[in-house]
Amino acid sequence: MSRLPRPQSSPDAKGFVPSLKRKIIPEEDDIEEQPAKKGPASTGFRPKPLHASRNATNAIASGSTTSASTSSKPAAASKPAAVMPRPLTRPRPPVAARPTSRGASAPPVSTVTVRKPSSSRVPAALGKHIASGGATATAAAPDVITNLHKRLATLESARTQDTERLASLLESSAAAATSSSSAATSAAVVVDVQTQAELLAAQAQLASTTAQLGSATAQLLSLQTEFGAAQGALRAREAAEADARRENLALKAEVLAGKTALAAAQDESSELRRALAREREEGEIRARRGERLLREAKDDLEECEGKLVKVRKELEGAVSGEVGMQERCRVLEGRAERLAGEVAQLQAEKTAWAVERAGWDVEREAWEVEKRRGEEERRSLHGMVMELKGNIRVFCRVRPVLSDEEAGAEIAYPDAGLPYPSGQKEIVLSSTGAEREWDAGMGNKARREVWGFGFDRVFTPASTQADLFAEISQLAQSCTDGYNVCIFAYGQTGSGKSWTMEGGGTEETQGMIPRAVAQVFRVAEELKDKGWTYTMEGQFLEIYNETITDLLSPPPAAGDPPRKHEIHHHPTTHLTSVSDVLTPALTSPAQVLALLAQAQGRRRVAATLMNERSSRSHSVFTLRIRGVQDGASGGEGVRVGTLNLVDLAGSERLATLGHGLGASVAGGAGGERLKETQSINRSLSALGDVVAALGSGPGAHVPYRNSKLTYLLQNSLSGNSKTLMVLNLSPLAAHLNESLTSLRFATKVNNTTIGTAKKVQVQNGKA
Ligand SMILES: Nc1ncnc2c1ncn2[C@@H]1O[C@H](COP(=O)(O)OP(=O)(O)OP(=O)(O)O)[C@@H](O)[C@H]1O
Repeated sequence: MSRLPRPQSSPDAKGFVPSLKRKIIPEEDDIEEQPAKKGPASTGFRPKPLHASRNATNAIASGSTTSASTSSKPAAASKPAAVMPRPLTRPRPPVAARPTSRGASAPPVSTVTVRKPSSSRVPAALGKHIASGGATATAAAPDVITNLHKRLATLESARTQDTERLASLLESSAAAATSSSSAATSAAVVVDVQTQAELLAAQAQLASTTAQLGSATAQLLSLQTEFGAAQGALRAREAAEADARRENLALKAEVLAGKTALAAAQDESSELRRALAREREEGEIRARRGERLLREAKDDLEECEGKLVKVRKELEGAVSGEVGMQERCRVLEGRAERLAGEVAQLQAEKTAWAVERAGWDVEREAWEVEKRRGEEERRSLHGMVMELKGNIRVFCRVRPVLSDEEAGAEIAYPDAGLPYPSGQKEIVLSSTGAEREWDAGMGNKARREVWGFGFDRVFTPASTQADLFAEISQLAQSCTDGYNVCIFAYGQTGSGKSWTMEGGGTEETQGMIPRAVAQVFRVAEELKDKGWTYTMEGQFLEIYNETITDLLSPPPAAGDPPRKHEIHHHPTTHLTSVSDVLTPALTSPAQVLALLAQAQGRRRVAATLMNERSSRSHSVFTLRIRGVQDGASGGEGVRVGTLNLVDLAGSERLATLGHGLGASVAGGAGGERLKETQSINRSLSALGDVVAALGSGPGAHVPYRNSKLTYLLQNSLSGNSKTLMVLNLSPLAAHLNESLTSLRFATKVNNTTIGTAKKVQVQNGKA
């Protein structure tokens, strides 16, 4: 905002118009409040302020028509009642309104220091607005001009008022001059002087105001000029600013593009850094590997160098030893020549040996033929011997006293030391009288008795399973020749029947059944060389209380009726069969052993007083064998045989059983055992009866049907079969009487001659 020029004060004002020193204040912010100074007011005369002029001045200074804020004096209008009417023609301000003591009671007059106006400040301020961005410059410039116009109007108004007042003062002065009163004249003179002074001051102020008006008008023109220039500059500035904005936008776009490029470059740089790191890492790995390979190569090189040194040394040694080697070569060559001669000689000998061996082979072949013929002859002679001996033979075997048993009976073997077949056939039992303590059947015999018996063979307690089988094997294998064979173990409970027939779990203690089966398989295998092909099948039955059970079949399910097994004898082939029993094909001894173990688990075993593991039933294992010779025709090329291996139930007497059971024998478990024993004894008696009938001669009735056992074994007990009874005896004194009973029964069987065994007749290849 421009400032008005400082008005010139009247040189002779002498404090009458101090208020006129309050110069036009162009801007409020240029006003500095200062303490009141003792000016003309201190003279004791306070001139009447020209309110209109002052207001106009203040309006110019503040840019508005109000001046209250800049004047501390009370307005003249507020004290009209205090103004005394002047006696003169022209009005005077009331005396009371004037201060009586100059400066003492006058309020301090605030003086306003008006800064020196500078015509250059307005354009500079306007230029400053323009230079500061131009946004407010264009808006502020019209305001400045408007204010200037307002101030001009105000000044015009003030000048008009001052002119009017001046005229008023002149009228007052004229009126005062015409006054006639001397006192009033002197007072009017004073007033006139004052009025003249005020008039002068007003004229001066008018002149000043007029001057200010001219100055303001000039300033306005100058400002308008500056404003036009400023507007031009502003438009140029705005154009430049628009250019700058466009340039700024372009630059921002460039910056954005640069940032994008920078980000891409940074990504690429990161990728390159990572690739570099990878390459560096791989390079390090390769370097390490290279170092390792280098080390290994160095080691190898060192090793090679060591070897080279060694080889060089060896080479040097070899070179030095070459002479010796050449000598040795010559020796070896001589030796090779000699060996070549020996080889030639040996070749000649070998040829001679080959010729000789061919002769031996022919001879061996002749021997083989002779051996087979001898075997055939042996078999034939064996059969003849067996037939001459009769078809029932009896062996007697006494088991050893077991570790937990005491008091063995007196048993002697008079011919045990003599060689078989003349010796080893006798057994002698003696009583000492003590036997009565254990055996009620001995009665009151107190005297010593001796009983001697003779059988086909007697085996002492020291005999082994192998010893017994050596005598049985020929009989067992005769089934491969087409005979029916029956081997049964007889004896009281606990005498060793099961041991004899089944034996223990080891090869050494195997009983007659597994050994006989193995023997039959072995012979059948041997006979393959002679063109014989054998097939076998097995059957394992149990007879308990005259009821047959198939030991190879699983027991019937709970609630199912027991199976019924009927015994049939073929009228012409004399082969025996039992209905509804399993007869699996037997292919190996191991399979047979498995079947036997299975069957034994199903046997009824009940505790008795005589032997806790006593078999209370007869078991009959039957092996049927059929051999067919290649190329043979008719019955000569077919052999059909049966091997029955029978483990009879214990043969203890009822008296022994009753003695052992005491009072309970008639009922409960004892009654069951009694029934079992009676059944067993009945069947054993039936066996004795059958043997006795067979010994009675041809045509006698043989009661085979009296028991299931004898009926089942009918074809093996008849005159066409080979039968062996192994009598097992207990060695205990307590069992002496029972042993005597068994010995007598066996003797009866042994003395029975029931004809000669005959092969099973096969007609047209069918047995
Ligand atoms: N020659 C022997 N050598 C060793 N121990 C034997 C011999 N004979 C039998 N024994 C043993 O004597 C005991 C009775 O034998 P075993 O069970 O064979 O009699 P058993 O006549 O079959 O009886 P049961 O009629 O009750 O079946 C068994 O412990 C058996 O091992």
